[in-house]
Amino acid sequence: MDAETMKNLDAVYKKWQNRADPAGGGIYTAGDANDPGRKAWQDKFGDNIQAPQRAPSRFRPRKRKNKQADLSFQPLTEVKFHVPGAVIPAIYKRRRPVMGASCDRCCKESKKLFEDITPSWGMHNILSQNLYKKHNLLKRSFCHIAFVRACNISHEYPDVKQNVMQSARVKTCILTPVLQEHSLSDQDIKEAEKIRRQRLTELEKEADTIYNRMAAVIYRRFIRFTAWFLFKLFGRLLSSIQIHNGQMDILREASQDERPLVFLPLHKSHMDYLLLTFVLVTRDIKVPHVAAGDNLRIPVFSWMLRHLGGFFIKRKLDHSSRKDELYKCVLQEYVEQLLQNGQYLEFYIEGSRSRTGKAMVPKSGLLSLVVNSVTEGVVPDVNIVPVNISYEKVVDSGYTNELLGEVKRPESFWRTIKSIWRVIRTTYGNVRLDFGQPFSLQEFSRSMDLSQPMKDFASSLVAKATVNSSSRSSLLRNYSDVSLSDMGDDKSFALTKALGYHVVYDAVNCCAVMSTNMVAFLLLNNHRQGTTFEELSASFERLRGEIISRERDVGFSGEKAAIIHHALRLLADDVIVTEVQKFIMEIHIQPKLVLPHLLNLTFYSNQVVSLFALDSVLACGITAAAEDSESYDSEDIDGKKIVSQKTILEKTKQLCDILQREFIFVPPCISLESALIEALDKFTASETLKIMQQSTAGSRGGDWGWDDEHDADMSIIDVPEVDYKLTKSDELLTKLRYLKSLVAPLVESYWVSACALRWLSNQTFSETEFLTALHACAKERVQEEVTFFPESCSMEPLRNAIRIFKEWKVIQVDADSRVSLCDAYNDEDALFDVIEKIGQFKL
Ligand SMILES: O=P(O)(O)OC[C@H](O)CO
Repeated sequence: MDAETMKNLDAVYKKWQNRADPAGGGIYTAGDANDPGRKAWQDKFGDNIQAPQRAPSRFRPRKRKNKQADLSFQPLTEVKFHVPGAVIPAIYKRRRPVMGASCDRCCKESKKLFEDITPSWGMHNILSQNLYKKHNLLKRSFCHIAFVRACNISHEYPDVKQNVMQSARVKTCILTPVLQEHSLSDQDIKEAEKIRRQRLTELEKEADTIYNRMAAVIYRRFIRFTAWFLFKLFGRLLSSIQIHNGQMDILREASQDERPLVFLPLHKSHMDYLLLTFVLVTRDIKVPHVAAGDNLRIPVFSWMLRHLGGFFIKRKLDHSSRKDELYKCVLQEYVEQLLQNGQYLEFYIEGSRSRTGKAMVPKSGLLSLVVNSVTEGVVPDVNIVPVNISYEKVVDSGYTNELLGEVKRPESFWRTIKSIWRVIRTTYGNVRLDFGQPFSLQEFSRSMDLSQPMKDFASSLVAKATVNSSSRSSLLRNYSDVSLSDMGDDKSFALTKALGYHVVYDAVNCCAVMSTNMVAFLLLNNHRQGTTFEELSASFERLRGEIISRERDVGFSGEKAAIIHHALRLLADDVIVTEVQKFIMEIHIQPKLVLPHLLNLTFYSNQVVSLFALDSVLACGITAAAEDSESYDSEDIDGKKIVSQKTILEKTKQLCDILQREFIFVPPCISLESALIEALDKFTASETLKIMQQSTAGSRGGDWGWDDEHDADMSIIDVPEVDYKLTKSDELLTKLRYLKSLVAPLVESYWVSACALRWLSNQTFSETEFLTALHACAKERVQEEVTFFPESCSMEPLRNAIRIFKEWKVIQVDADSRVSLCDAYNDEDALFDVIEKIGQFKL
């Protein structure tokens, strides 16, 4: 961390505090009963002030100046990096919205199950052990031991090895190749029999080895010990671990159900594994078996993970040959056996940690195992739980290096030790876990059969997969017309995909926005050239209002200035804080607009960008429609541009198609068009667009009269033709441009990638060469300052752009991984169309 920035930040903040209105609660000292901030807080929330950010413990940092200080109030200056006390505690008594309600269209029955529960509304900090406040000294001193001893970890974790190895599936998988490879007719019967036995023994051993390397062996005592250890560790690293009591009530109720829970969290950090297990232990919920990549099978740590429920899987399977057949078979059987035995599972469906802070499109491998178990009737049903973990600061390092083109360094024992050493010497603010409402997979599957958008979604996916994979024989079937239950294998495939997309969408929508997300977002998008503390505070307040109006929660509360100060300290490496002498002394805050700092800020900002993604693409669609000379025929007498809804929707859908790997704009049960039409209302309400005429010519229904049952099926109703006038108000146009700018760095990355396609006109590249050259070109643009958005050279969108071009059949990759243009695009004009298709959305 830049020492000067830190010094400035503290100095200017103290000065600012002295100027601040004391009634705002920003100024206080430890244990000061007259502290106005405390008083204001007490007036607001009563005497029952709770929750220090870090658990009271004799293991707390020793350099405490005032050991007698009221632990519910921490002084700002107490320890280095200390969090201002007002940032978090106020939330505990406040009603906070319960996010994560399950989908009204897909999971009505599951939703009803939880309707009778009146969820608590407050937040709880797991690290706070206030319940021991009134106990004797011994219990207070050893509150974590006392707490962990009281946790119920008596759940059963049966060993399923025998069942897996003796299962018909595994036995058949072992026998089939033996019988095929060594046919008795070919050789002497005795000799063949001997070879068969040898081969059988070999394969049995292989299956045994696969199982032993994969399976978890949960030790309950170790779980208890780890929970205690994590209290100490997290107490040192984090200010709080917040959970919503209402969500936990629902989760606990679901854990009483006989259907196993399958937790599907978004993956942002290696800490996710520990945090989720830790939270569940402290709430007396059975710990899940957690799928971890075999990159984490490192000495000592893998032993620990395995005994906490981790099982290790290969990250890539060979589907082309039979090499991994036995592996897949053991894995499928293992997952089935766990579910049949009522064990809970935890998968990270994105497959990898998000380097950009945005959710990634789901991978289907592990999820398909669960879906198959249910669709094949081996397991009656499971409850799916989307989860999101929001960090103020992630502990993982190296994300920005990877986005700048460095190859990820594989995990190793020493590297892990080094990382732990680095991590424990700093603090990471607050963490919040949000659990979506559990919903039944069977119900989701039934809903899929009834919903037209889901059928369309399934149809497009199956068509894509069939075109991309020669192994899928049912080429180009149109599933819109058939019941999904007739689809057989394809039904499982489509169900897995739809479920994955829905879960990621749900998890993103139940994520609390943290202070660092907001500050990074504001600095990158509202105050890129820097701003004063006062202006930042005003924008912060407006953004908070906007987030809450979108039925999302923020992961903090308390005095605004303290929150911003806290966020700036966590982002101190990436911002410059200075004092500027104008008429009065002003605090000036500026983001570091250079790499890698920009990428780091983008990581935190992206959480908020996702929230505005649909509005942002719509703003791009509106502007592109207005600028497209073919799409508006005239200007009215005021000279306002006239754009048709049809053109706006067309343009916006094009952009959604381009950015389909960056955002999941709508869940699979809603048609994109209906969501866009709904979002357009905001633009008409603000008068950015004014409705000119609404004719029903050509529409089937003649009015907007769909009933409730079909409100999700707007795609089957023709949309009335609507024309809009685009506002001429500078203020509204600036807002439109602002919304457009939110996705501008991404659009720029895709545009640069499209331009690079021209290199393929006369030559081929290997996939890696092409990506490296593209990345070098994007970085050169940054160095030469020909782009407003240096973050556009991030590796991730460039990689995604190449995937999209493959999907569009602009490029193809042959068996030797060489990239070339597809025939239809091997000409300048066709390539120009691709470039233009993306370029029209540039800022
Ligand atoms: O691809 P990575 O490095 O994000 O790996 C993340 C997973 O947790 C590995 O199991």
